Amino acid sequence: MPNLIAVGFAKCGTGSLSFLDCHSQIVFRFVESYFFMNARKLKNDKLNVKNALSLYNLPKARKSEVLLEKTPAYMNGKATNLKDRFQLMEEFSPGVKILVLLCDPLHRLWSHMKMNRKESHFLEMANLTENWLPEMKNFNYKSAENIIDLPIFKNGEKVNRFIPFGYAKKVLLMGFYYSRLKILIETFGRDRVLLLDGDNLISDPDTEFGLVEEFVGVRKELSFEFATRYPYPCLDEPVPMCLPDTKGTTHGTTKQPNSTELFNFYKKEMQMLKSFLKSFPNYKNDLKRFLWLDKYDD
Ligand SMILES: Nc1ncnc2c1ncn2[C@@H]1O[C@H](COP(=O)(O)OS(=O)(=O)O)[C@@H](OP(=O)(O)O)[C@H]1O
Repeated sequence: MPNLIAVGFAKCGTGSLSFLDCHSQIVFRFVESYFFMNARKLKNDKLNVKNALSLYNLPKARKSEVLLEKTPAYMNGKATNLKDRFQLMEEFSPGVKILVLLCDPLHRLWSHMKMNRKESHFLEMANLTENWLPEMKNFNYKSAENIIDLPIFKNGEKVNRFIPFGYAKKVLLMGFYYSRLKILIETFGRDRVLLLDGDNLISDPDTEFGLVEEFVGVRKELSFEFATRYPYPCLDEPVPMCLPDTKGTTHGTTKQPNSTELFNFYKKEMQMLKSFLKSFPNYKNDLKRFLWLDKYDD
């Protein structure tokens, strides 16, 4: 069973965890397993660790190695599903450590929209801001126990050829990091969760990956360089490696979501996230981490 699971958030740089596979003490397979997605079914099927392993497409690792699995979708879903899923992780892999990547929710959203376009889905800014955000006006953060469970959209209604309301809701709410993180911490505690800054992963990968090495107790081996042929950092040591071209698609673009409605939609959530993060040991190793959160201050 994995002793390290990266649970999200999608589009915040989870793919760059592939660099960890180049570490001599870490084993990782790029393919996402989705193993814990249907926690209830796994429970009902009364799977034990031995027969679960035959369904879990994990690579083999020695006891002395760190076995990492990443599935960003683990952070998606209703609060009750998240609770079940995290509890099951703990049951199957007691003491498991968790990695969470956070990034500016507007950048996350833009990256997601670009990905959907490539897959010929149709999720347009105009739809988000003009049609869907007004539906969220009645948000009352103070009264909402679990914001991610609120029925914000009318379920199932087709807005255009490809994207139903439910999907747009899902993509928008993926940026509600605080509500989801809170549930995660309730299961694993602060000390077993490492928060990585998806933006800093690009500007200062040595710091972010250094934190991972420290967190899982392996040697400091990884170091990065900015190659001229590629706009993102590439691994330099112990072996040279860049991510494939499918990553880094929003680099240099000016067309990011720049709407006041969207900004306001995420503002309160980001403020709550910021106060929450202050209680994490590695929140700010230096002042350069999580800088994107500052723009949501009052
Ligand atoms: N080293 C390096 N190389 C390339 N890209 C990098 C790197 N580090 C972080 N990123 C950022 O990762 C973004 C993609 O996020 P994910 O890998 O989490 O996407 S996914 O959820 O797995 O689809 C990707 O977003 P896009 O630019 O929208 O593709 C990048 O901003």
